[in-house]
Amino acid sequence: MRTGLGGKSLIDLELGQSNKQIPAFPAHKITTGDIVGLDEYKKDKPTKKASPWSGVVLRVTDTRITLALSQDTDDGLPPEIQDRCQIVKLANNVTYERMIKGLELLKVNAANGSSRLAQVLLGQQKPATVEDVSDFEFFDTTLNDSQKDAVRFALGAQDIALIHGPPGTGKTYTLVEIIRQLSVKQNKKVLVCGPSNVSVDNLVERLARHRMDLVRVGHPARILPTVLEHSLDIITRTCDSGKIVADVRKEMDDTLGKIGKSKSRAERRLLYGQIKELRKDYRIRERKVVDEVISNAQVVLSTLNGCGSRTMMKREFDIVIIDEATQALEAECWIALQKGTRAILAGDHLQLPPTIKTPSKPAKKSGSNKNGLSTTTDLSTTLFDRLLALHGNKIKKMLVVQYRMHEKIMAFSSKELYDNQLVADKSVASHLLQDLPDVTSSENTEMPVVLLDTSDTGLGHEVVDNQDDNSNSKSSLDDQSKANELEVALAVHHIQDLLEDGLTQDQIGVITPYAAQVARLVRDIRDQWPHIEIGTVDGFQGREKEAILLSLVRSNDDGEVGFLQEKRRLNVAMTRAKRHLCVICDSETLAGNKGGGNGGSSRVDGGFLKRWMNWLCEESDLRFSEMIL
Ligand SMILES: Nc1ncnc2c1ncn2[C@@H]1O[C@H](COP(=O)(O)OP(=O)(O)OP(=O)(O)O)[C@@H](O)[C@H]1O
Repeated sequence: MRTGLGGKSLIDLELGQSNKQIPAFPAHKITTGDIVGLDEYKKDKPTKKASPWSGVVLRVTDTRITLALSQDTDDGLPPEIQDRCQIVKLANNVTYERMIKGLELLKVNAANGSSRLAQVLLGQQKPATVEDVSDFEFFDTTLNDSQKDAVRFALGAQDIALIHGPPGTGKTYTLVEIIRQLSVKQNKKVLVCGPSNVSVDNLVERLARHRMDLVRVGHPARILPTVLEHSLDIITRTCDSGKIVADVRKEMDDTLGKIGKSKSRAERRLLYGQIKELRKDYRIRERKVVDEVISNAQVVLSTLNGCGSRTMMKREFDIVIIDEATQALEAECWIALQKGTRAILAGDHLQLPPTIKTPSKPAKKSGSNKNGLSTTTDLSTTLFDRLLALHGNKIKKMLVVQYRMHEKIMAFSSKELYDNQLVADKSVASHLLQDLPDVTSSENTEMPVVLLDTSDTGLGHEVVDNQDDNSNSKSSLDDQSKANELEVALAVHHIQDLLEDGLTQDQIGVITPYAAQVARLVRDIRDQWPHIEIGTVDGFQGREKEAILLSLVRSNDDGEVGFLQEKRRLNVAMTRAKRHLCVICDSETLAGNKGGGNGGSSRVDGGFLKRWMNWLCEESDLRFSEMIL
């Protein structure tokens, strides 16, 4: 045991030594950031009773797991745990509890007269007219016109502004300029949030390049090592007033060391008493330093949930910015939004919303606002969606130049979902695989979109997989995951061709909507090409590769297409590739030409898939499977 972050006790756990070598752990699923219960070791009977000791996993190596204990250990851990223990991964309900608290606070505030921002977000007031703020200089002069327009709009919006960023259009790029303008030029205090640690760290990384006065709040175990130097934990330790705190901490460690060596019970008791006092002192001093650091920082960054932590309690900001807002639950957003008087949300409501494992029923009492727009929501309706329905496009600006895809790859998505407004920047509009260094010209590398069609076989190729499907993309429409061996074989063949043309493995990604298909692709690809990434469409949101192979799996005589009808999933799937998209599918099944399925469910747009299939047959390089294998 030693003292770590925030005066917490850190515990290093290892397996008992044999032959002076610490053995590696057997396979386990405990990872950094998990919450675990720490309990007395029981060989045969796992304890049913919840352990009073728990901690957050700080580090995991082959031979050691380090925990930051959540409880105080003034009297030390009981000897039965110190001697030998077991750890059990616990369900993490902190997120849930913070959302509930956030909503309760909203209720309390409403009773006392909600803030203007809350009223606008709840549809009780109209947003104020956007002020004209064209008289300023941009920090980043490389912003394109739609990005500049979005910056002006966000700076002028008095209540709420939505930045709609279709794939690859520089949403984060634009947010960085907005944050710099607000904090540096206008001297505003800005809270910047995202639904995940990665989304927040991405912004910390980009902002830090501009030497900004920022602090990242959050448990260090969950923060990317590359941005740790901006974390509250490190700043509080290295700033001047933090050095005194560090001295107290050292004293605590020394005392802990003495306890470890002491053989006398009485002495140990005395030392534990000293630790108790030191910890009290440490806490008071540390809280003061934390207050100082957060109050002085112009920009504070945290996950939405992190805004519900004790550190962030009662903090107030001029503006709250939420990146990837279309990936966040509305309840999460409220934790952050109640800390500011203006809000800027960025995201793309035409890509996938947050994963809801058990879809909720829409609220029973459906309502409509003064504008006659529906205000009925369920858990998967994001705040971004709801605000658009409530206040319309006047609170939104869309970014229209994308920096990822060849214009052919982008074309269908732009036409169908973004009113044909997306434009490919000239740096990417016509880029092909053959333009990459060391890649030769071939029928694949000179083609932006290829369709490998299995419909020529006239057979259904999908199989139901009864394996336990843990994929995020599991939905009620597809109770059992599906797989398709013919598509696996076609993918392997296509990869072989691309590699022969000179592509490197890390330039290629293989995605599919079904977890069972991921497993089969991994089975045939991973061993020979370990650096090719394989994953679900849902897991690839926000990512890109030079070449993407997309296996759509569904192939049956009933025309069943399951959750491929969800156009937001298809939109994500078709917009991951930069230079080459290879779609592998049974176009007959997917275009609804087989059986009666694929019709018009009210929840999803079956016509979208059909139109995409027709577009692919017309516009792509069409190849039939029997000609390939
Ligand atoms: N004005 C610009 N000039 C040149 N490159 C740009 C510009 N705006 C964005 N980019 C580039 O476009 C890419 C995407 O930018 P960014 O990551 O900010 O987009 P995003 O919308 O957040 O991405 P995603 O679609 O993954 O959510 C980056 O490589 C970025 O450097």
